[in-house]
Amino acid sequence: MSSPQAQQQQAGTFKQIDAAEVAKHNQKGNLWIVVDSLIYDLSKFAALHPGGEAVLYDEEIAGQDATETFFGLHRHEVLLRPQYKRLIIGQVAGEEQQIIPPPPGAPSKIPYAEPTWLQEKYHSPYFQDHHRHLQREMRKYVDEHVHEVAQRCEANGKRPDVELVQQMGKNGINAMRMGPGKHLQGRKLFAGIKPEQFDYFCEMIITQELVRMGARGFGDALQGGMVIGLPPIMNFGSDELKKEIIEPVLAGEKFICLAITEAFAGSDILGGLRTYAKKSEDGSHYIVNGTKKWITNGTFADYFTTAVKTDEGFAVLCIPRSCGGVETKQIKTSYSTTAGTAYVTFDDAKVPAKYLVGEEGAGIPVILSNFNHERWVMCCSTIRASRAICAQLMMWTHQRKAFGKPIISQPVIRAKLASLISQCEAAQAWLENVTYQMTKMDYFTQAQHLAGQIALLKSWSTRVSKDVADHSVNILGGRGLTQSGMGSFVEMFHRTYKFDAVLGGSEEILADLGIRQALRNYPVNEKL
Ligand code: HEM
Repeated sequence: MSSPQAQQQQAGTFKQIDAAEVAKHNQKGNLWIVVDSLIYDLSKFAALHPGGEAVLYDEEIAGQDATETFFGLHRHEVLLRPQYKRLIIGQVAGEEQQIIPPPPGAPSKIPYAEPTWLQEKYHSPYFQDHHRHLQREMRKYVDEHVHEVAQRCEANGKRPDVELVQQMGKNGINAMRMGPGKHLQGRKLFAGIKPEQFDYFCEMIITQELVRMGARGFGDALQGGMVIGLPPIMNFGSDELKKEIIEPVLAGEKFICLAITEAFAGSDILGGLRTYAKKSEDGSHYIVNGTKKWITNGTFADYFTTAVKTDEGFAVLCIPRSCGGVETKQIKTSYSTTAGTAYVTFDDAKVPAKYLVGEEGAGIPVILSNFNHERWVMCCSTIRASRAICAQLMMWTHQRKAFGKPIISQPVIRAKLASLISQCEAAQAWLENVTYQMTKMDYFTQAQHLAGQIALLKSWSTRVSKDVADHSVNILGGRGLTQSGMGSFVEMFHRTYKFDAVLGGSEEILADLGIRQALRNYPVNEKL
């Protein structure tokens, strides 16, 4: 069956013009060029062309077919922008468009762009029909509803459109991002997935499909705070607290964030934490003083799931902004301000005692309980993002020519791709194995047996991203350092891959945790 574009063409949507006629329009004020059979009238646009006017009057470009040159210099999406589509005046008679973007939701045909379970002819023991259905629907949803908002917010730094978050609440995606559990019971889920079908592979699919939008700051902006800030309430909150907070947050009516790190305490939360909550004599409230730093979604959060010290020891308070004494200031980081990364100050914030999450003095398990899940989510994202960059490299090296040949014809480029792709394949395979173990272990067993594995996987995955980021910039050259144009995705990845290496526990701390966990089970009587 022919594509919609080909059908339009057959229906005569584009005026058919002979190549000889096109060739006559080859000068200033009267300039046509051909890209992929379509004729663009650049007579007026030439003066506005971001790549300059002069390049367009070259004798091999003006009035000629410039397809190959065009794709060596521009992303395909340039041609899909409405302002440039309007420049099309016809089609070269007898020619057909060849370069048709895949329809929304379609799998990529670029080698290694998809994990093996999504590649034709490959099999997987882990993924069933409902996983495949969810993946297709989620990709379509992201392409059609999220991609445009993501690119816009990443660029303008504004918080995500509340309408999008609420739509994701209505269709069940927000609840699904919280993983399998009781909160899904009786809920209508996205793509018709039944609550009892929903497992960690489903959650992995949702996370990995969202990552493909290639907007790192927006990735965290879009309910990153909920993914890490809501679990303590779900797992340890009183019924009253759950009732007040969970549904409004899942519906996108209220926003929440996790406020643990401070300028005084990063990975050493227990040793360095200074935010202090003093209980009132009558026990009715706490007075909280202190600061929190690098708090994702903090600038627009309504609730702050906050680690504090009390006279009884550590505790977690879910502090509503509305209680007063809470100020947030935007921190500018290497990714977009859309993520709402905040410096938070609590200045005599009067927090009713009902906002205590769990027991006073027993805050440590509340804080630690979600770390494995949070780190696993980060593995899902960072591994998928690295693969997406490999796909960009495949395309770039295939269409970019140097010394008269595509650069993929050079062995050194193929060797780099081989190394990066192998690392991505290995990381995804390890991730799928860990995910499978998670589907078989309850939360407590996971904490006992998977914390080390997940820590090592995260630590190693971000080492993989480092290699991907480093080599991809070398391969794209200056474009890998430029925020617009062909290397824009690579530039963003290189600028932001470190977030996953630092957030949720830094690489070195996690690598160490992986080994320390293993040593706990060391068989004392085994000798070399
Ligand atoms: C339909 C026709 C064209 C349109 C709409 C167009 C549009 C653009 C746009 C939007 C950019 C900014 C960078 C980007 O977003 O990728 C750009 C850059 C550029 N364009 Fe074009 N262009 C067209 C044709 C051409 C042709 C035929 C040439 C051939 C010489 C050319 C040469 C360049 C160059 C050299 C740059 C700078 C690339 C860079 O800095 O990496 N353009 N063009």
